[in-house]
Amino acid sequence: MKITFIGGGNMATAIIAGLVKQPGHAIRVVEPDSAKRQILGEQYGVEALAGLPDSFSSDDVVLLAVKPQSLKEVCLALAPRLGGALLISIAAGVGIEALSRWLSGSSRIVRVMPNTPAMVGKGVSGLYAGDVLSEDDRAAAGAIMSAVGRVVWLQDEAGIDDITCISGSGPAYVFYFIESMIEAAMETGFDEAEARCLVLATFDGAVELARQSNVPVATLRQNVMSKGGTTERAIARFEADGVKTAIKAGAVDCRVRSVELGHELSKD
Ligand SMILES: NC(=O)C1=CN([C@@H]2O[C@H](COP(=O)(O)OP(=O)(O)OC[C@H]3O[C@@H](n4cnc5c(N)ncnc54)[C@H](O)[C@@H]3O)[C@@H](O)[C@H]2O)C=CC1
Ligand SMILES: O=C(O)[C@@H]1CCC=N1
Repeated sequence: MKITFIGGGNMATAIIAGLVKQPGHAIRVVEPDSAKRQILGEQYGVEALAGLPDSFSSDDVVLLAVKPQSLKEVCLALAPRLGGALLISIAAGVGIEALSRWLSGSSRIVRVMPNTPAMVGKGVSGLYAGDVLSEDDRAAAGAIMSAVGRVVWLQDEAGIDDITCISGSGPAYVFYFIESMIEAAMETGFDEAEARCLVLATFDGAVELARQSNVPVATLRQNVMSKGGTTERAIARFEADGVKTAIKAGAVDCRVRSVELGHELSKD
């Protein structure tokens, strides 16, 4: 497949890093920042361009990976060059209706909400396309994203907002928890390398145990909590401080922001 990324930042780099491990893709990236172009060329062997190619054809896949705030400007510049290419947008918030409008009515559009673990082949991507998209185009978008992790097709476009606040933004929530645990370990006296090693091994083991168990995650937690023991004291503090409530509220706020971004940026 011929895939041109527009924007070579964090998320594009994560997808490219995963994709280049598979043979058979011709990958280009358009990125105005020369330092990023150099890294993308040197580390991943992709062709890195400073500006948009003059034209695309219907065999091309164009993957929009710029910030939502740059999307309109980029789409307006792309519109006369698109040549019927399949367009994939990974931007949060902005819907197919606005993308199509900015792309002079193109309807070969898929929205994808990926996440950065794509970089190590463990991404999760939510995909949505309207009924007008052909089966071949669905298969092409699905193949690109399944090269870097799991793919979930969503029934309606609001599902993109739903998945954004779980798996799209979710790695940041997990990294926040990991950061907090590393700080706690260092405050108890471990050096940074030891703290990192202990905490990552704990996450790794806990996730693997949850994956392999067929009991609820809450039961796995209770299995660690001896009555009158140490863990019980820690979880009591989390509950008293509203940690679970805050995590759920954060996810709700994240979804609200996704919808808000769409409204803010799609008006004209
Ligand atoms: N970072 C993440 O975990 C995720 C990001 N996304 C979406 O991916 C998109 C990109 O996000 P990030 O990679 O985090 O941002 P980023 O800021 O790291 O990357 C955006 C890149 O676009 C480049 N750029 C700016 N104007 C451009 C133009 N006119 N033509 C070509 N490139 C241009 C910038 O130089 C930058 O390297 C956003 O729309 C975001 O909503 C979606 C899922 C997860
Ligand atoms: O924070 C953001 O807006 C993007 C979308 C999902 C993850 N990062």
